[in-house]
This record gives sequence, structure tokens and C-alpha cells, in this order.
Amino acid sequence: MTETEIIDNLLQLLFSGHNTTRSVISSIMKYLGDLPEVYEQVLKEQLEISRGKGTGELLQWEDAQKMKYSWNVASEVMRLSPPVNTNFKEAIRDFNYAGYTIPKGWKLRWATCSTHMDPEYFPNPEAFDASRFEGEGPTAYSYVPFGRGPRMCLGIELARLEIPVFMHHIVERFKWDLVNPDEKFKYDPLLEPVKGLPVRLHPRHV
Ligand code: HEM
Repeated sequence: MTETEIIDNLLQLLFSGHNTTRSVISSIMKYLGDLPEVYEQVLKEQLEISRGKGTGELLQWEDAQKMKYSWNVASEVMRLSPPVNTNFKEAIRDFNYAGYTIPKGWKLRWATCSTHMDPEYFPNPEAFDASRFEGEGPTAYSYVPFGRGPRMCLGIELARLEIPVFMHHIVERFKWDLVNPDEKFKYDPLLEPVKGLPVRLHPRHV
């Protein structure tokens, strides 16, 4: 590998590993701030996990695997507000799609936002419903926040760990209000709150 390739790879890891997770965490703060009943359910699950730990005992990998409802909430957040809205693939052979012939070698752009709003796979797609991810969850390729196929995100297991662990610590310590309840999010190039999503934190233990 050349020095430039090494630098490119390191930068990709830093960018892919940090900005995506930061974007999801911002959206989780937004949805949990908006939906008190979802916040309460996440809190219930996380307090249950804390009760099984001794004073000062750190969370372990197994604890994160038990955070099923929290991960379902994070998954629904990523369905409605995917951090990455699009990417490209290259056709490795000729194929037909919806009456169009796509020749081998053409670049194709796929999109998370429209895929995630297909009512055939997600009835009432605008509604927030974490139960969509119970059991087997959505059909493969209908839900693609991490992409899919051989070049799917290689950080998915790290994200599956760090996002519910973040949820654990934030709900255990705080409730919060959104300073700008109508704040918009935009892609730049990942999904970001346009005003930085200021929140008012209320400590749970005073
Ligand atoms: C919620 C968090 C994350 C989301 C939503 C996400 C999303 C994605 C998406 C959509 C792709 C493109 C997949 C495709 O084209 O099929 C991707 C690729 C990638 N992601 Fe993530 N990612 C996340 C976290 C991470 C983390 C934590 C790391 C590493 C520490 C990471 C490293 C990568 C790398 C290296 C690739 C390129 C894989 C390849 O080209 O073979 N990602 N990610």
C-alpha cells in the first residue's frame, strides 16, 4: 500500500466510525425528547440492567446484547432518520429492473430514505414503531442503514455496542427537553440537526 492509500484508509475509518454514530445519537436525543413513552420504556430496560450490576461494575458485552428494546428504538430511529442517505454500487453483470436494462459496469445509486419508507415492508411508514424490529425484524434489503451485501458497513457490531451503551448512560442520568422542538435535520453529507440540537438536561438523581 502507498502512503496515500494508508492515509485514505485511516481517514475513512475515522470518518465512517465517528460521524455516523454521532448522527444517530443526535437523532436518538431528538426522538426520545419527542416521545416520552418511548423514553420511559428505554429507561425501564436500562434500569433493569443496572439492577443486575454491583456498585461501580462496568457494562459488559453481554449487557449490551440484553438492551433489545433500546436497540429496536435505535433501529427505528435509523429507519426514519438514516445517517447515510445514499451510496453507489457498480453492476457486476447486465440485469433488468422495472423494465430497464442496466448494463454491467454502470454505477447505481441506492437510497436509504426511500427504501425505508416502502409501505409494503413498513406499514404506516411515517409512524415511529420500534416493534417493527421484534423477532426476525424487516426483510433483508428493505432496511439498509448500514448498506447491504459484501461491502456492508464493517463497523455494525461496534455501532450495535456503542449506541445502546450511550442510551444506557444518558437515560439513567437525565431526562431532557428539546430547546427547538421543530428543529430540522439535513444531510451535510450525513444527517445533522441544523442548529446543533440544543437540549435542556434534567438530572434524574438530585
Ligand atoms: C450507526 C453507525 C453507522 C452507520 C449507519 C454506518 C453506515 C454505513 C454505510 C451505509 C456504509 C456503506 C455500505 C454499502 O455501501 O453497502 C458503511 C460502510 C463502512 N463503514 Fe459504517 N456505519 C456506521 C458505523 C461505522 C463504524 C463504527 C465504523 C468503524 C469503526 C464504520 C466503518 C465503515 C467502513 C470501513 C465502511 C466501508 C466498508 C467497505 O467499503 O467495505 N462504520 N457504513
